[in-house]
Amino acid sequence: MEPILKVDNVKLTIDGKAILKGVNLEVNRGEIHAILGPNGAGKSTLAKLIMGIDDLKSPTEGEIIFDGKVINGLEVYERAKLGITLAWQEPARFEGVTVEEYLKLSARNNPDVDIRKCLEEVGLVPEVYLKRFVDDSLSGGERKRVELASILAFKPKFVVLDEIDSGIDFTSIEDIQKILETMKEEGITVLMITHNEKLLDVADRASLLCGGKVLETSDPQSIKRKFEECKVCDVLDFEQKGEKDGKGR
Ligand SMILES: Nc1ncnc2c1ncn2[C@@H]1O[C@H](COP(=O)(O)OP(=O)(O)OP(=O)(O)O)[C@@H](O)[C@H]1O
Repeated sequence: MEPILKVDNVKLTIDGKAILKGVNLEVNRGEIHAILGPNGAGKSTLAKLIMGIDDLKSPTEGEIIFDGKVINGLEVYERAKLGITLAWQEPARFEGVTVEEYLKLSARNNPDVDIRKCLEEVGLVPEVYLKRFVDDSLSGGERKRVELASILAFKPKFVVLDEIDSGIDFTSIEDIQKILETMKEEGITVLMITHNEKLLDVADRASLLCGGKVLETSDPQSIKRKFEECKVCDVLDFEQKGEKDGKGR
């Protein structure tokens, strides 16, 4: 099956510093794919390049192919039209916009979507939250849930979740697991950056990004073990070892 996202030998250099050094990654249609890697490995930079945000629209070299189309150089809204969306560690605030308005806007192309159900899916009681504003009056965790509800309402083909579990308390991780499973059932392909073990449990596959390269893609538990090795050894040693094994290219 053709992957929905293909990152083909992507290199990115900023101010003379090589941040991504030839990333190869394939995300299959309909899967939950986790990205693990140490701090500074390039995970968020890769997520930004896929989204085209923060002036990162094109890699220095290589191609990002979404649904068979090269998306290098495309604006964020053009990518959104193709069905790519994202949620960040720090969710958005929209002053003066109610949760109801925000979700209706997200669901504008999906008349069959019930926004109350989307809120329930993320563990928020519609009667309590629909008239609230999407601003600082909501807690960080509540805004994160509203953002996840907006993804369920928008139903993109593909979503990038960058450390969606940050700021979510331990007891709520199971809710996030369920939300991820709901996204999968809705046919949304998920690429998530996370180190959370419980979220890895719901991933179909995972990739280890280390030193600006994907060293390996495999089942989440083996990638987690590799990541533990990566954390304790020198990144360069690990990179060379990966190359010697014929991986990570
Ligand atoms: N605009 C930029 N200019 C210079 N260096 C940058 C820029 N953006 C990112 N970097 C550097 O690139 C490297 C990768 O950063 P990135 O945020 O992608 O890592 P990460 O894997 O997401 O890390 P973390 O787990 O800490 O969030 C870091 O060394 C960072 O300082």
